[in-house]
Amino acid sequence: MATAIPLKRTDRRANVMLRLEGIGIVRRETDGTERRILDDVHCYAHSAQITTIVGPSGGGKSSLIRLINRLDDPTSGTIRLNGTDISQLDPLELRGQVAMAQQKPFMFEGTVLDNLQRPFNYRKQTPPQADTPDLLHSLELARIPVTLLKRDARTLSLGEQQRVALCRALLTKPVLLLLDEPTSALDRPTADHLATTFREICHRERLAIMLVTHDLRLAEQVSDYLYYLEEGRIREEGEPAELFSTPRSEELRRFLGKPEREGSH
Ligand SMILES: Nc1ncnc2c1ncn2[C@@H]1O[C@H](COP(=O)(O)OP(=O)(O)OP(=O)(O)O)[C@@H](O)[C@H]1O
Repeated sequence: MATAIPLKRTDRRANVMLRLEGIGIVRRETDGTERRILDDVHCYAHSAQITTIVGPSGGGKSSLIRLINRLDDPTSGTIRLNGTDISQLDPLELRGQVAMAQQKPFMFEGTVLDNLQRPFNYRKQTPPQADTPDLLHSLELARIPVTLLKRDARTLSLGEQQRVALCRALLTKPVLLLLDEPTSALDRPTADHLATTFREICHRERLAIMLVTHDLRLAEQVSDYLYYLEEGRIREEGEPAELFSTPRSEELRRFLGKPEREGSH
């Protein structure tokens, strides 16, 4: 499948930006019973790589990614960003380093420029202007034409809004970018175009990107390394070519629609 930047072989020891070790989430149901949403999850994300958590709906992907910018905290396990245990960090400080773009980008009322300035106003920092080099650089990375800055953000197409959300995330100069199903509301050509942008950004900025998706095509297109998550557990991990061509677990074989091995029942 064509991507602008060739995928490279992964060295899992170098440039570790994010470590999730022994992560569990247990939720108490209304009847008092406990439900395990994530169970002993270990995964790692690296600078200049896209690490993807792929798996079926309800498997725990969103629950996992929400832990990384502390929208939730795990019941067990530790998460380290650049060596620091994130439970020791102020969530707002953490979110300055970890940006997130979601399936349905949120656009504030106002122009695209207003939307890009919003995080700075919120943090009482000087917002970039239309001709600020950082802003121009982020626009270029997200492939947004400068002419879009004056448009009413809420009138943009979903694909354009996703790029504005991406640009807004990049402007805060994160070390880690989290992408939660970023293309699932887009048509295929728009999704493919955005996928190419993710790879370019990752490569040019040497940014660590963690993507969660159930979209196999996106996962195969962009990922340097993949974890397959089903029913709260990592069932298999590896580089995309290897994982997709020769899945070892029955869970992944089923997800990929490959025939189960004989004697697996
Ligand atoms: N706040 C919550 N309280 C209780 N259960 C929850 C909560 N959030 C998620 N769950 C449950 O945890 C499980 C995993 O959900 P999660 O949204 O993380 O999966 P997912 O893989 O992201 O699925 P999808 O792709 O459909 O979004 C689901 O069974 C869900 O119902």
